[in-house]
Amino acid sequence: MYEKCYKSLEPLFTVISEDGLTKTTLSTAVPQTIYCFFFGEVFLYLISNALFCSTGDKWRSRRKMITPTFHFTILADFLEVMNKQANILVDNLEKHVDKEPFDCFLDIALCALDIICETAMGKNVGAQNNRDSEYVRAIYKMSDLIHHRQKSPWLWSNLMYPMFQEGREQTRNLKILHSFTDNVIAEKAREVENDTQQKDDFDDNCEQSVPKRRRAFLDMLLSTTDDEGNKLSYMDIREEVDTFMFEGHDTTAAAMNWAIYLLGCHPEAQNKVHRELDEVFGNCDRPVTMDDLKKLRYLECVVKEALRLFPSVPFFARTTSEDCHIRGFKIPKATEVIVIPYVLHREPEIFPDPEEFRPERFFPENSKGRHPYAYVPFSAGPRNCIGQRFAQMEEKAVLAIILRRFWVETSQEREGLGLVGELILRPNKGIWIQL
Ligand code: HEM
Repeated sequence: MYEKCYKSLEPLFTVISEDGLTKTTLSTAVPQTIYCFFFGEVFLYLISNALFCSTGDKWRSRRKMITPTFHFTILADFLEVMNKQANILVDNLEKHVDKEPFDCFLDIALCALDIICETAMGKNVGAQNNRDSEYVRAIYKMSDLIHHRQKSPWLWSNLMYPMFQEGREQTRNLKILHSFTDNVIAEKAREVENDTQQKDDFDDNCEQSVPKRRRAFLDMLLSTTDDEGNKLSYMDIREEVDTFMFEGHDTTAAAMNWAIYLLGCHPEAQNKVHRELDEVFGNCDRPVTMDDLKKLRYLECVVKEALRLFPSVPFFARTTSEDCHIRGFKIPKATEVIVIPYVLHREPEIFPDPEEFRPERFFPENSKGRHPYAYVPFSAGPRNCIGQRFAQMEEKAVLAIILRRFWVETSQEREGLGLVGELILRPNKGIWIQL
């Protein structure tokens, strides 16, 4: 089913059925940017030319340069960070055991922030134990400003925005964020140079090997080159790192919170997760390994089902690059198409009783033959989420560590969540659980 509506003089289509996606947007060979203020331009101040906001050849070249950064072996190194930060989280949550219900949203979000800072920049900002640091406050202030601006048409003009108090606050916070990232990049560039120097020295001595340092996304961005051998400039690198910080933190934080909420509402599903965790870990509190993650199949289905019901990115947009037809409608070139996973994922013919939380839907035998675009929490096609594997790994690792330590309960009704579908789908009233 499609809804046709008009935004000023520009045609705009809403896609809420999976087969509409095949011909139009996600599989298009010429991915176009989100060119609608509502979706993309609010980010332009922060990450003006980064992968997320770029188009055409620029996007293609950037995507090619950045894709190897998310290689399996590199992700495997990040598991150490995920274990460390999730252990800090569970230590912080310990004080709530057998006490009154509490809102866990920020605790989980700060853990996600620590994970992305350390994996993207190689910098431990310690947000979980110092939520009042200038950098952490600036990150959250920017998120608030972006969400507020998105809902306030009078703030949309780039020319006028700096004249409002919000615009001035944005400038102040951006300065904090950019100068932090600039310093980290400069520090990291010096480390890389020292490592190269040390390696040369060690090679000359031929006796010892250089001690191995865990690489961050930033290390790889500093050395990656395009087809002509050009490196990314400092500014390019800063934009990509800032994108990872925003795209890779709010999204996973929301997803983990939703999964915890749903398990708290469904003790029978949580029991299955606990049984699986017992089988894999027994009584041992060793760190989670890549092998363990492969074995946690039921938990994986929980993560998928939570993203079906509460996709962190509830809608996204594309601009069609050529004329096309969907179910008899002509969609002209340059139409803005809005894809709404929140609605797509509730198609009863594909997901019977769509409001029910049933991780078993994602068992291989139950997913066989399902339309590939019926479930798109990470979008699909060439412009899909580059951080998908990272996100799934983080979610499983952190949830496994939480659930190995605690049994989660909640009495919060879905109606009491205060669901807000801004750039990220979040519970306005928090996620209230008991441990
Ligand atoms: C549960 C977690 C996540 C979800 C649900 C998610 C979802 C998405 C979606 C739907 C898109 C397409 C958006 C659009 O086209 O408007 C996207 C793009 C993107 N995501 Fe994610 N994401 C997640 C985590 C991450 C992480 C952890 C990172 C980085 C570390 C990341 C980096 C990106 C980037 C760079 C893009 C732009 C890709 C491009 O335009 O080529 N995401 N994500």
